[in-house]
Amino acid sequence: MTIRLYDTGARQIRDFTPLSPGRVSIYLCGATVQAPPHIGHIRSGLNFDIMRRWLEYRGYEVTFIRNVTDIDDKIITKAAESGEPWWAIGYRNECAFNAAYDALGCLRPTYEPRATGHIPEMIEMMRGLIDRGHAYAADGNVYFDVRSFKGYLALSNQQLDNLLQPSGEGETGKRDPRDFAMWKAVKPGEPSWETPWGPGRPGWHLECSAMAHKYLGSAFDIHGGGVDLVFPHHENEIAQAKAYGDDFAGYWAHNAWVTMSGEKMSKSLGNSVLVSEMVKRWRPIVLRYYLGTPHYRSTIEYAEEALQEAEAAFGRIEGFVQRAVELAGGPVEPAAEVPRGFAQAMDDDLGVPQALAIVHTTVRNGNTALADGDKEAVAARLAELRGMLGVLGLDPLDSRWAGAGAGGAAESAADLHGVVDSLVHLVLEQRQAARSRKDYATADAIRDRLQEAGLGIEDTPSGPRWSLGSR
Ligand SMILES: Nc1ncnc2c1ncn2[C@@H]1O[C@H](COP(=O)(O)OP(=O)(O)OP(=O)(O)O)[C@@H](O)[C@H]1O
Ligand SMILES: [Zn+2]
Repeated sequence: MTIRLYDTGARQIRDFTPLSPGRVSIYLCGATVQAPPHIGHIRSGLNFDIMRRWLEYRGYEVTFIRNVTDIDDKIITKAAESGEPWWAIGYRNECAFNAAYDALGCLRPTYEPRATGHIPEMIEMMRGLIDRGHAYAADGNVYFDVRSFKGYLALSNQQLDNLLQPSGEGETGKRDPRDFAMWKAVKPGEPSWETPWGPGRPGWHLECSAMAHKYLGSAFDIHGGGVDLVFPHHENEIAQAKAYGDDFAGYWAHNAWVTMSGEKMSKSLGNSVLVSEMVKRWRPIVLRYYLGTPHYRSTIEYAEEALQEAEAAFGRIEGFVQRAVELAGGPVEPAAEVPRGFAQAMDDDLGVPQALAIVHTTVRNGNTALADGDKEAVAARLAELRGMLGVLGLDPLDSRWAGAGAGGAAESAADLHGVVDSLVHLVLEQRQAARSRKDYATADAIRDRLQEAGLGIEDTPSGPRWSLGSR
């Protein structure tokens, strides 16, 4: 088996060979915590969560670093406008991001470093770059000299001569307007840290080069982020790290956007749909299905109908799982190996849509086995299905989905399920009694009331079944 991944720098799909056998190191650009997450942010976290789960399934030990940018222009502006400290704004939004990652079933990273906790590492990198002639201080800022680094813009395949990159506000003393700020001199009233070049704060790019170096070493396997980060953020990360002497990332993986009317969903454009709002309307597992199952390099244009389709498609999977568990008399353990077609699809640049087709075929075969009353085949399909859904983080029997995502809630949720089940069956018996006496008005009214309460009722040859609808 060989995993193949699209590498942005190579502009093609390449065989994936990790630096150390059996281990994979990933650095993912995480949140700038100026506002709570929209579904675009979480798509990025989710796509890389699926990548990580697949690598783990393939037997790799994965180190997964996702940073938190807790200082930047927008956080500072918000703090000045609201009077709230910059660190309180950052932390509140960091918590909101973590709640959203948890709700959607993303595994916690191995470590989640914050920019402001790594000023000494950034100073060290700037010192090294100045010593090697790749950076210079001017007016309390520290700039990277883009002409000093031969490989600049290779990732985005641009020519430096064609690059028009105007200086940002307050960026004085540049030798070339295209040079970028690694460190920004303090402005009145802004937070700052001491450096040999004067007090100031980090530019965004420097933190990632410095933290990847600290936690993953001078070379690591995969660097990820949204496609909007290719330029300038990732080009600048590469310039800093490589000019410093690091080999840096072996592969560059970028997730496509969630868009609205064709435009990137973005806090600054004001076209964002917050995760906290979405989970009031859609079950988190349905949201995960919606955001996590299109190919990570395909754009998702936000659409209500697509969410409804995701809900219906996931409902078919869940319906089979529920009936299969009932027939088997309890949950069946996930299969240790996923079906070959699923594995081939996932190996091929994480082909989740093709892998999902195998999931749905398994559900159809499982439903046929149910209709035939073939208990053994039902259990086998359920085990396969759980194996595949586990890789996608979509196994409805996983304890994380039983409660609100917190493991501790799982048992009480299972207890509650039993109580609800007894109550629903009591009501369904009343409905059956009404039907037997041909009182169809009462029977229909009972069904309507259950639906209003959020319960879907399906009449099957072996009796009525209930399931929870979307909230
Ligand atoms: N609409 C989107 N679709 C997919 N990924 C996104 C989207 N918006 C942001 N991301 C990704 O989420 C991660 C965290 O992004 P970050 O907090 O820097 O937000 P951002 O790009 O500044 O967002 P915004 O434009 O909303 O301010 C990055 O990898 C980024 O590329
Ligand atoms: Zn980054």
